[in-house]
Amino acid sequence: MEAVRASAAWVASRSTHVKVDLSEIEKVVEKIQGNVPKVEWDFEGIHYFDNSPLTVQYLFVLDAMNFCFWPDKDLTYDHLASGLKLALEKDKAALDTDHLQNYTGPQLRQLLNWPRPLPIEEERVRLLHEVGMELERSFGGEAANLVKSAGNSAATLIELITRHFPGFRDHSLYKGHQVFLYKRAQIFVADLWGAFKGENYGEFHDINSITIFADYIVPAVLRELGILKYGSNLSCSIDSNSEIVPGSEEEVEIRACSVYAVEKMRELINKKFGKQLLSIDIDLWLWSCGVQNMALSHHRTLSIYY
Ligand SMILES: Nc1nc2c(c(CN[C@H]3C=C[C@H](O)[C@@H]3O)cn2[C@@H]2O[C@H](COP(=O)(O)O)[C@@H](O)[C@H]2O)c(=O)[nH]1
Repeated sequence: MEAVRASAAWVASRSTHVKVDLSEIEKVVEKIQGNVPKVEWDFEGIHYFDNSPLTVQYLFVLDAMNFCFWPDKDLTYDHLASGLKLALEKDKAALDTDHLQNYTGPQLRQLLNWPRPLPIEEERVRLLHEVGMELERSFGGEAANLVKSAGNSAATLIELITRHFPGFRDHSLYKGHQVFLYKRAQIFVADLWGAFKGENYGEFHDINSITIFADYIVPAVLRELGILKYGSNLSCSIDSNSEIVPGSEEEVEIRACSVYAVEKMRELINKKFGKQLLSIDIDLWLWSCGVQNMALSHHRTLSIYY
């Protein structure tokens, strides 16, 4: 994921609306003495897991729709994860490619047991169709085959996903430079690694190449910690829940600076305390803090990427 790391650093070095405060990173690292609290994958107990290829199918479909919950104030990621889990428990064929290619908006709502239209529902449906079609065309209908063809490399798997599934191409253009963030592709790798505990479909020799997943929760936590500093216009927009335009400088800076800041934090902890911490470990810690703090205001961008 060198492209993610390098382009995030490029943005951070030219950023005008968002600043990464390195001295605050040092303070946080000092305060926790390099001990990032360990958060278990599925600490919430909401994900499907049966140690089989069906779990891989579940995680891929989950991450194909793992974006933009906030427009419905009652909807969270938990509803998607547990809704798909229940659907699979009821019908093991619910995520087969012939079903994926044919779901309509109302059927998806019914599948997830959600009483009203989902945010950007037509995009969620389109992405399900895309996943169903391409899994069938190139991977015998199974996300497990996609994972197998990556040969235990996280970087190869991300490359395969972004090559075959346009909906995962989380890129932006910033000051004429292409920026790669790949939030949902990376989180899928991390979900495999977490669910299968680094074995079987979750074994990746280069898991340390993954960065954090630039969503809307982690930046809010980094801001609360004082690590991200926003300019006054951006601060006002976020605190008043105004929407931030997708692809705007502000939006790209928020996401890229979050990736960069956590890479710096990880480097510092590993160097100072002789650890081999992964960005995923820091991500899950920060994310779990963020979702438990209802008072945090986060940036609001209508996006299919996060
Ligand atoms: N950086 C980061 N972002 C994450 C996750 C996860 C879930 N990961 C699972 C993996 C292991 C755990 O057991 C978790 O359950 C979701 N998100 C993002 O959060 C947002 C949803 O927020 P809210 O509207 O409040 O539900 C949305 O952008 C969603 O894409 C993560 O881990 N890291």
